[in-house]
Amino acid sequence: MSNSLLKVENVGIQFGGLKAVQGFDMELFEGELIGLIGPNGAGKTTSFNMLTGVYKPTEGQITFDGKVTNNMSPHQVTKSGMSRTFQNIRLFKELTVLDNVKVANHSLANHSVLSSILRLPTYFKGEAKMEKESLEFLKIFELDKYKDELAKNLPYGMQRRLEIARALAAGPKLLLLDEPAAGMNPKETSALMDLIALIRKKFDLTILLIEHDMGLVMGICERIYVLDHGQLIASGTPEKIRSNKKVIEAYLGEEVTV
Ligand SMILES: Nc1ncnc2c1ncn2[C@@H]1O[C@H](COP(=O)(O)OP(=O)(O)OP(=O)(O)O)[C@@H](O)[C@H]1O
Repeated sequence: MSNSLLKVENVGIQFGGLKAVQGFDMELFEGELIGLIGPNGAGKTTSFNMLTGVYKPTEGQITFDGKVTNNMSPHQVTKSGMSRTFQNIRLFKELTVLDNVKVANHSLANHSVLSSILRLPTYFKGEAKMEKESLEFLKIFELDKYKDELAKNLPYGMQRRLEIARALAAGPKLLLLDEPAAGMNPKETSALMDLIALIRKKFDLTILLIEHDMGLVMGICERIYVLDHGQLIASGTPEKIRSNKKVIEAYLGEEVTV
């Protein structure tokens, strides 16, 4: 078995009187592609927010890559190797497609602040390397032909892809995708599935994704965690999940045949 990369132990958070998530246990191993599903308001995005330092859990412990992250800031979590996309697209809309990726890639730049202020040769070398790398990311996502377009002018499905390219450019070990296929048509969704499988292999990633498109989740995830009313009600292989009574009652409605 691969190494444990993320361990979530008895994690919970309360907003006023509402226990949005409680007693949440989850473990991800290096290289896995895992789904997190559940009805609206089940606590999926709140869980992502706790994993990425946006919310501090009020109970339990999160360990990522050997470090407890409960009290880390979002920036520290990103630096430690976890990056994410958002349910609502968050791009720099007035920047070009290429610059959106370059900004994310910047956190990996190895030239110093001083060398960039003084415009030393190492700065230009670093910039050239970053531009080359960013263009390579765009190619993988088939966004290279849009490189000089403003992000706001991209077709919707391409904006979603750019979000993932940006998250990847930060060099994560673990990538969290919050509803990557939201609003996409079936053709775009199917292409996105192939892309997620490809980047996982190419970049040695571990991926956790929230998604309501059951075709996508059941088609590419190795294991699935199911939340309902802030609690884990099931976890296991897609086969196990699609025939689990509690999951069918709370979420699926009827057995999913994919
Ligand atoms: N900052 C907050 N303050 C108060 N309540 C919150 C806050 N963030 C989330 N909640 C509540 O926590 C619960 C879980 O919400 P969350 O957004 O995590 O659900 P979800 O599973 O991601 O749903 P969806 O599929 O609709 O995106 C909801 O009742 C929500 O209103």
